Amino acid sequence: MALSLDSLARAQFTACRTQPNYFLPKSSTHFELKFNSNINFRRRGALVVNSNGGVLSSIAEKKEGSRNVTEKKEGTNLDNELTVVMKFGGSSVATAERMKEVAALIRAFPEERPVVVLSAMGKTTNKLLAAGEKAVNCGAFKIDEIEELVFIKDLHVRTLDELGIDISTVSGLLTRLEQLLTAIAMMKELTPRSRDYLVSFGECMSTRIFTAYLNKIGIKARQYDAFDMGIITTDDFTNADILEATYPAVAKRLYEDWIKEPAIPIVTGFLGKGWKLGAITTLGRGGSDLTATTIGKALGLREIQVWKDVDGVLTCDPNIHPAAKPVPHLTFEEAAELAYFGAQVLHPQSMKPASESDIPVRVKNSYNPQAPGTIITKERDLSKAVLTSIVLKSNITMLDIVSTRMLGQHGFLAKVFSIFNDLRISVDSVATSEVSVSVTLDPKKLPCDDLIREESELDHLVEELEKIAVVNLLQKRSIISLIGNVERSSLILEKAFSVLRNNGVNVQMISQGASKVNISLVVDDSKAKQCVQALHSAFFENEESYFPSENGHL
Ligand SMILES: Nc1ncnc2c1ncn2[C@@H]1O[C@H](COP(=O)(O)OP(=O)(O)O)[C@@H](O)[C@H]1O
Ligand SMILES: N[C@@H](CC(=O)OP(=O)(O)O)C(=O)O
Repeated sequence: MALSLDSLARAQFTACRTQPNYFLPKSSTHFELKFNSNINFRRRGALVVNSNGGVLSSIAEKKEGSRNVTEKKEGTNLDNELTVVMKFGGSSVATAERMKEVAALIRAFPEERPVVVLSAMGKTTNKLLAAGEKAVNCGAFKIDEIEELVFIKDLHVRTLDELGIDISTVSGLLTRLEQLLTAIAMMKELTPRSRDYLVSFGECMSTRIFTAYLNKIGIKARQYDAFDMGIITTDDFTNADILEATYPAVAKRLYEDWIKEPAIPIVTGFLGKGWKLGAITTLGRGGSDLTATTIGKALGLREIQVWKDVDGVLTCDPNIHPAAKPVPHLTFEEAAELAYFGAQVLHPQSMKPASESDIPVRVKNSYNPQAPGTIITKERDLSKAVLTSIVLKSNITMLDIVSTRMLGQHGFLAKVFSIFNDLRISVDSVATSEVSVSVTLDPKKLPCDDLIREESELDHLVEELEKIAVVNLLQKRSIISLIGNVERSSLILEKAFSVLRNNGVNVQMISQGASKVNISLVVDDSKAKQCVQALHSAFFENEESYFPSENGHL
């Protein structure tokens, strides 16, 4: 039977979306997939699939009210199906001009049928948050004087005007935004739930504008609000997690609409719907990357592209060191570690759906589409790799916890971590000996949302730990993470320590993750940027003088 692995995968993909009960060879080149309705699909029937996984014909019985309706289709071919996700961040859609360029980019790949995920225009999310904070104190009659609200209105109205689109596309949303800010002003309170609702206006507006523009220039597009499309999350406002139910729900919605009438889906990034409360949630700052990989996994697409304003993932943050250069290839593990340890370029959770479904992620520059970007896959050739990237996370807190009991006392670490667990505080890096443990934590991730409560949360943590240990709290520290091939950790450490010594910097903690791609060094905040610059020069700018000969010696 002539069925390649690739086409089998495609056929099985068809099958899984239609909940098949049978998967039968019909002839030497054709297969029949029979499926039964489930509660959601409310239909049953069969597809005849050719050896390329293309659907040659389908017959389906659907329930419409109490009636059974039979639908027959000939020649619907999966070759016309959605192929990639293209996510464009705020910087890529910051102005009308940028939106035109993104539309041109979509046009430039006629062989792709993308699902497009958009963030809010430019810095809209920050402006919305600032407007919300101001509304709490300014009084309901002064809402229209809030500078950030004026800016947001201007930006969106001007963009519509420049794209030649009717203002009605977002006027309803702008009115509701003003009403929401008035309500916040009256309540004198901005809760995490209302904060998520507030920031959702950014993505709701950008996607509506862009969809209208694509349709205007003759590219059929359909707008989706993620929270009405099946992106289902926990109810953790401002930092919700995607739930498994999302995948079939999103696949069903996009697939069914596409079959009815193909149109490029334009989806709001960053947003979801809390499963218990049914309210709008957000996935944490930069969460549109996660929306993109989630949709990629839900549809089993060929590739997930995240389009940014840099030439890919770089060897360090270009704002810290302008000599940063693109990293051509990363593994999911490296990218996840890099994001988790603070590289703003990718959302910390965004690699998970991509790696679970083994879909390559490509990071590209929408300002420079010719640049090859970074490709992120399950594996890569690490034989020549030493260091991949340097990541800085500033303003972290370090705790030195030394047991007050005798050496060899068991249960010390368990007690320490049960205190963290009880207080719902997560730690980033850990270094231990038998009687002491040093940990770092990000004060911004403490389960509280203002500085005063942050301090009291830390005091409480120290009080609890002091019941079993002597505790030294060290604030204003930075973690420098060296992401690379930890099989060559001796080489990395030798060089790193010599650079730091030359710069007069003492390392206060070192931790090498079990994931084997990351070595973390803790230094004083005040010296951290200088260290990253020096390390970058040593590892990436003077490779000749630095990198080892075949046998790994310097
Ligand atoms: N290692 C890194 N590689 C690339 N960009 C980085 C890195 N660290 C920090 N950045 C910053 O991340 C920005 C891109 O991320 P982000 O602003 O979230 O993009 P977008 O909004 O377009 O999705 C870059 O402009 C750059 O300033
Ligand atoms: N607009 C949201 C979500 C997002 O992903 O944005 P960006 O892609 O511009 O980082 C934010 O600013 O957090």
